[in-house]
Order: sequence, then C-alpha cells, then structure tokens
Amino acid sequence: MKIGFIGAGNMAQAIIKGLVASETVTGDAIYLTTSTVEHSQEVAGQLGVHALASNEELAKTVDYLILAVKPGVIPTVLTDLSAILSTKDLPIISIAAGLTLADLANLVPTNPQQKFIRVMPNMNVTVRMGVSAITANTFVEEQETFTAQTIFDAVGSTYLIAEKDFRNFTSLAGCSPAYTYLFIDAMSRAGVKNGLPKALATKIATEAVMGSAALLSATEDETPWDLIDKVCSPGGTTVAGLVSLEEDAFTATVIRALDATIKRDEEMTK
Ligand SMILES: NC(=O)C1=CN([C@@H]2O[C@H](COP(=O)(O)OP(=O)(O)OC[C@H]3O[C@@H](n4cnc5c(N)ncnc54)[C@H](O)[C@@H]3O)[C@@H](O)[C@H]2O)C=CC1
Ligand SMILES: O=C(O)[C@@H]1CCC=N1
Repeated sequence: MKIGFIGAGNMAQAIIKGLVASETVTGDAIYLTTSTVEHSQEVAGQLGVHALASNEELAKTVDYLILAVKPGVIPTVLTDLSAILSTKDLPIISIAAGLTLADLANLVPTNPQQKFIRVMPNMNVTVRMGVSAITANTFVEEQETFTAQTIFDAVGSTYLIAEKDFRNFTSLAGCSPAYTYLFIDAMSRAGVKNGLPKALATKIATEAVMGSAALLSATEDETPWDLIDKVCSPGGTTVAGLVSLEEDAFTATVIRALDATIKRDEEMTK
C-alpha cells in the first residue's frame, strides 16, 4: 500500500515518523509533496521517504492520499486534482480542522462519489501516543475506513466517532497538547522563580505530568477527583495550591478555552 502526503509540515512529519517507527509501512511506501520541490526533497531525505514533483503525480502514484496542508490551502489542492479524481478511485484522508466531509465533497464536483475520510489526530502521533478521531462519508468502504484506522492506530489510539462530535474531539485532543505544554511551562517557571534552573524544572514538571497521566490511565475505576483526594494531605501543601487554583477559576478557565476552540472551528467551517 502506497500512502501519499500532500503537505509535510508539523503533522505530516509527525505521522510519518510514527508510522515508520511502528513498522506498519516502510519509508519506501510513503510519498510526499510540499509547496516547493526543493523543500519536498529536503524533508523526504530527512524522513527516508520519497518526494514527488507535483500533487497530481502524487495522486496518480498512491493508494491513499492524506491532505496535511493548512485548511485554507485545501480548495486549491483539490481543484488541481479534479481531473485525476474523476477517473481514479482514490480514498482521501483529510486531517484539516474546520472542514467537514460535505465541505470536502463540494470541492470535488468532478466526482460526486469521491471517498473522503476525516481524521483529527494530535501531535502526539510523533511518539506513537496520538489520539485520533475518524469518520467517513457514505462512499468509503468499511475496509477503507479500517485501513485509515490502521494507519492512525500505528501512531496511537483511534476513535470512530460521529462527525457532529469532531469539534468537541478537536478541543479535547487535537489542540490540548498545546494547553498541556502551557501548563508544564507554567509549572516550570514556578520552579525557576523558586530557584531551579529552567531545563531541570521543565524536565521535572514534564515527568510529573507524564506520570500523572499514566497513573490516571492505569486506574480502572478512579476518577481524576479520586486521585486528587489521594494527593491532598489534610491541612497539607497540595490542598493549599488546589484552593488557590480554583480561586483563580482554573476549571472554568480551561472549559472556556476549549469552548473557544469549538467556536473557532465553527467559524472556520462557515
Ligand atoms: N499541528 C497540529 O497539531 C494539528 C494540525 N492539524 C491539521 O493538520 C493540517 C496541517 O497542519 P500543520 O502540519 O500544523 O501545518 P504546517 O504549516 O506545519 O504544514 C503545512 C505543509 O503544507 C505544505 N504546503 C503548502 N501548500 C502546499 C501545496 N499547494 N501543495 C503541497 N503542500 C503544500 C507546506 O509546505 C507544509 O509542508 C492543518 O489542516 C491542521 O488543521 C490537525 C491536528 C493537529
Ligand atoms: O490549531 C489548529 O487549528 C490545529 C487543529 C488541531 C491542532 N492544531
């Protein structure tokens, strides 16, 4: 199976690295294009995959096509592929935020039965701990959805969800690595304020967050609040910090931030 990536920036590179590391496909089965041939060759060389000269050539070559360009670039890319898509049965996977299956279908008027699969991954695919949502239009066969799932299972976990839940999923998984890094960095700055070197403080905060997530993930029937209670010694240090966080509306602030991502996704769809 040959997989093609149109666009090879943050996300495509993360997926390719994870896919190759998982040995689901070899670098030899992966093809990419970027905005210039020189850049494509440079990135492909770094990743050990093939660069092709144009998006048209890529679409002719591969069995599955992954659109990994910014959402605003997708209309141009699909218009350029219109002729090929009218003759070739080529499932297209889009990872773009804010573009629905219906939006994508409207961009390929030459093939009213064009197969589109929508995936919302996150950056953690780089270390094969991504969380990806998958949905497909009615023209996609079960086996093809399964193949898309296999690609993203190789770089983390996948959830087949209804398209109506994509925005919610994007806020919880697609965007949240950025918020988690912000939290880690904030803790690390506190460490610096109180005398530790930045690199050491960041390493400690990162490992603390990683271990906390691993513990929560490993517990079968405990909620985050059950674990919070276990960390808070009566009259101790943690509860003092917890009260301070909630005085500053930590939970409400996070919910407001995720609501903002959903609102932005809605705006991008219009
Ligand atoms: N960055 C993230 O954490 C996530 C991003 N996404 C989605 O992934 C997509 C890509 O995002 P990033 O990788 O962050 O963007 P990026 O800006 O890092 O990469 C975009 C790539 O597209 C290439 N490109 C631009 N025009 C092109 C054209 N006409 N033909 C071929 N290649 C072209 C650029 O050279 C670059 O390699 C977006 O649609 C975004 O919504 C989805 C989930 C997470
Ligand atoms: O910021 C964005 O729009 C993309 C989608 C999810 C993560 N990054």
